[in-house]
Amino acid sequence: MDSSRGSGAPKPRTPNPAEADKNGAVHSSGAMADHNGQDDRKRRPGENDTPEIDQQHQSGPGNRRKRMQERHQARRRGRTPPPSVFSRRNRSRSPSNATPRDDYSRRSRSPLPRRSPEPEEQPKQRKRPGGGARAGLMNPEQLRRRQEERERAMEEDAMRTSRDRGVSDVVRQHYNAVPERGREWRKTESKIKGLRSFNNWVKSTLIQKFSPDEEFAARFNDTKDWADDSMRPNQPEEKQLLVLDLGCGKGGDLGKWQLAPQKVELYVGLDPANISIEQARDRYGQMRSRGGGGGGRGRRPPPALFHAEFATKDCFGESLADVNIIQRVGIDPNAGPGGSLMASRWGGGGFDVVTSMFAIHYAFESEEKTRQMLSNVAGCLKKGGRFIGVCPNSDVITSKVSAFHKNRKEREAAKPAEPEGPEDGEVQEEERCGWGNDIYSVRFPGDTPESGVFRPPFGWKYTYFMSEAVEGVPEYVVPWEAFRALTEDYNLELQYRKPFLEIWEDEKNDRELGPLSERMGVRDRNTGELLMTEEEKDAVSFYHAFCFYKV
Ligand SMILES: C[S@@+](CC[C@H](N)C(=O)[O-])C[C@H]1O[C@@H](n2cnc3c(N)ncnc32)[C@H](O)[C@@H]1O
Repeated sequence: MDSSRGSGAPKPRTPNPAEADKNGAVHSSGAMADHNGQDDRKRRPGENDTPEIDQQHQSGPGNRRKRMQERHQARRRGRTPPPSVFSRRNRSRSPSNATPRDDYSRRSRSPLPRRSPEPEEQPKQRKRPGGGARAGLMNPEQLRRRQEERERAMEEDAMRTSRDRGVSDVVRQHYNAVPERGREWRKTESKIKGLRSFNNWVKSTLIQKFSPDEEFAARFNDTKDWADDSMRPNQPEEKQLLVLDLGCGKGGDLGKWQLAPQKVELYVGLDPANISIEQARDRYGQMRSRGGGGGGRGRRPPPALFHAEFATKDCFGESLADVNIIQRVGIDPNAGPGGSLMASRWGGGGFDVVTSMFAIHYAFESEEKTRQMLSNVAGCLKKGGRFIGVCPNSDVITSKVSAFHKNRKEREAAKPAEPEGPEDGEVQEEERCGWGNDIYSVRFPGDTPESGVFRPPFGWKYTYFMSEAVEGVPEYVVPWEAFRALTEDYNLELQYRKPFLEIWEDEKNDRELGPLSERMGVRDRNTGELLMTEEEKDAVSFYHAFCFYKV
């Protein structure tokens, strides 16, 4: 785990008091219960912006080296797993004439879920031997009760399914409806262009810092000029990354992945919003037709474009084991508690990186969804693989909620006592917690805990509004420490966690990320100041970034 301040090497599993979650809610899984609500809306700005990062590989290698050394040294000090069988097998690239399908299948040694045979191949169902005889032993009262129990269970099941589907549909419809306005508009017309650019820079920073694997970093330690493509040794042999993006939206991060330090071989983008997936596919198609270019504009051409596949998929409510490309790369469909020991020993999945940007808070509607999300992440990652992402920071929410209750109580205490209670029929409106500014707001439609500690840690719904982002999508608090505790059940070890504005402070003078911020319009080239209004800074401070390793 990384300190949220300074550059000290992160130590796994030891929370830094400075960034430890004020929620402190570490729950045993059995105690976690749901706490659901309905309705609302939102979208994150900047999620679909193409970064202007076409020249970053021109800057000196020094800082890239520093970043990766920092990361991997830190890991070695922690519980670094031995290189997995997968990584050893995967060292050399497959022959260039192999189709992508052959390639991924060979790379992955993950167990595939057993397919059920076609209906006509299935053996005819036989009646349970003795079933009739056992029924015969029950008295009619017992039989009736049993039947009632079964019916009640089915009813509850149907209600849960329809409620979950209701929420997912709202989210899907909202994102499907968000217009794709084009890069030029986002860069010039948007009222929140500073915030959009900043969010994109943070995502690029995470990709730059945490996507390369240990082997790549180790090799690069001995190779001074690796950042310069022409100087890279053994390029054709270089192992390339397999990347899975959960909640990829309209494909706004494709350009960032194209510029990852270790090249990407395959990018898989999944999202339940079918129209967003079509837009992501189109975007990729346009990049391909430009010859892989993400916007060279007279500068050095960007690196060759990876192969990409997209599919419409709910990544938190369902297993990913039925997605064709996921099967081909490799997935352990039972990752997590009670999963197969063999599968987890061999690493399970075939992906090097799973990423989820501005999306995992949708999983926190329930424990079931959160666990499904983690099972999908862990099941798709090989040992040593990285899970990187950004989401709302529960520390911010906790401090706002507890401040709200403190103020409310102070106000109530200062009020003169009313001689009589409310008159008949008079309804006293409950004050609800919320905050924000001209461009964004957060509102809790229901009660919030006075302490700001979200227990149980699921289902704490709020409405997020963002100028130019609109509509009502339910979003849920991700109580950080409870989440981190849960990740351990899935062999995911926290390596890094940092609030957005601290990332800026840490990385703004980096030899590559600094100039990148200027090219992306995050910082003024002359003054060096962040090109965000105070409102925008306030809005981005709602988020933090993370990286976990699969151990
Ligand atoms: C704010 S957007 C972020 C898109 C993209 N990751 C980015 O950073 O530009 C949130 C995305 O999460 C997706 N999402 C919501 N529920 C999801 C689920 N159950 N599984 C996967 N993605 C989901 C939405 O459809 C939407 O595309």
